[in-house]
Amino acid sequence: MKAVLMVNLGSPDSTKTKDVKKYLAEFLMDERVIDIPYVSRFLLVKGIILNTRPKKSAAAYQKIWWKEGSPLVVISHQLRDKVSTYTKTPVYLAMRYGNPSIHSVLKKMNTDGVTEILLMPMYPHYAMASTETVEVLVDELQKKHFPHFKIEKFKPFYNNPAYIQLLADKVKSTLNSELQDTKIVFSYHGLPERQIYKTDPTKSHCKIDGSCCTTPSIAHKTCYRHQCFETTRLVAENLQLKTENYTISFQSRLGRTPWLLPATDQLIEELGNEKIEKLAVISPAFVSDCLETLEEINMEARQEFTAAGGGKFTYIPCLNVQPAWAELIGKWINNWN
Ligand SMILES: C=CC1=C(C)c2cc3[nH]c(cc4nc(cc5[nH]c(cc1n2)c(C)c5CCC(=O)O)C(CCC(=O)O)=C4C)c(C)c3C=C
Ligand SMILES: [Fe+2]
Repeated sequence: MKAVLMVNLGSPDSTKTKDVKKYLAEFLMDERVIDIPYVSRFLLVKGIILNTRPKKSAAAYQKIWWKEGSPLVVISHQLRDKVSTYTKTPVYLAMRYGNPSIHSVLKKMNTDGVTEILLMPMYPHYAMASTETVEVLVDELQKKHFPHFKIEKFKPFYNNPAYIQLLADKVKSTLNSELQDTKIVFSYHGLPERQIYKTDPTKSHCKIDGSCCTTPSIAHKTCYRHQCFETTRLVAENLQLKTENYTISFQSRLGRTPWLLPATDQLIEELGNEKIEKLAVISPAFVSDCLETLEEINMEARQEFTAAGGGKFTYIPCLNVQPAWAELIGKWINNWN
């Protein structure tokens, strides 16, 4: 029997510091997230980060938590249910970190008689810390526990025309008549620069300069930065935005190593200082709203912008559970069958 496995990032089980600590330990000990040798990672994560961050992150989660649970997890379950109405193929959902774990869901799929799986990491853009870590874990689990599974991997959809259209529609329906006089920031989750170099199969193309991401290369298949630029370019083209009316930035930096620039928080403060009258932020690296959008953008960035003297701030929500998005995923699944 054929079935789909949708995978999103996952959240802590609750906003209690101990649950956040458990979640962060699993997340940050992933060698594709903090990609340094095991001993250094262990010392950094267990010896430093987990001493202070869980309390801070728990407070942030408390600000955005719903009565049903983490927005990311709740939305992902609702999306799975909605997608199931557009396809006869059974759709399962797992989280890369936390619950329901990928291993537990693969076990359930096995018990249910599934033999062929379409693996759908719910990330539009390829990164070691998103698509790759899901694919690698599923490969490892398959090899160890489910060698009879046939697994196909759904590719990042950062430039899929129907996905771009949905993003453009979302911007339009949020901003309405203010679309052309609003400055739009496309804010993507950040990455350490070295992860861009690591995923370059040519080992020479990516330079993180003004031109590598727009010079055609095989490297773009796995280049997060190129893919973020492309999503931005295509949405801007669809909406016929003036060049000066949109820009790109990268959020959620962790640690002291160089991360992709410009940083969203700095950029938004600068735009506030410039007294920009209307600013909108969209975060296309996430398909569902989560801590990084609801707290970091819609609360923190909004506050920074207005405190610096900026005018109206609009947060453009993720695609979440909107019917057209569920329908599109359903179409992708039906094309696989
Ligand atoms: C686009 C997908 C994501 C990439 C790539 C990514 C890289 C990445 N993240 C961290 C560290 C943290 N991220 C945190 C939260 C978080 N990250 C993503 C997505 C990507 N991360 C999402 C959807 C979320 C929100 C989860 C939720 O429950 O809502 C956190 C936890 C929160 C906090 O303490 O700030 C950390 C830590 C690194 C180091 C990294 C790249 C290498
Ligand atoms: Fe993250």
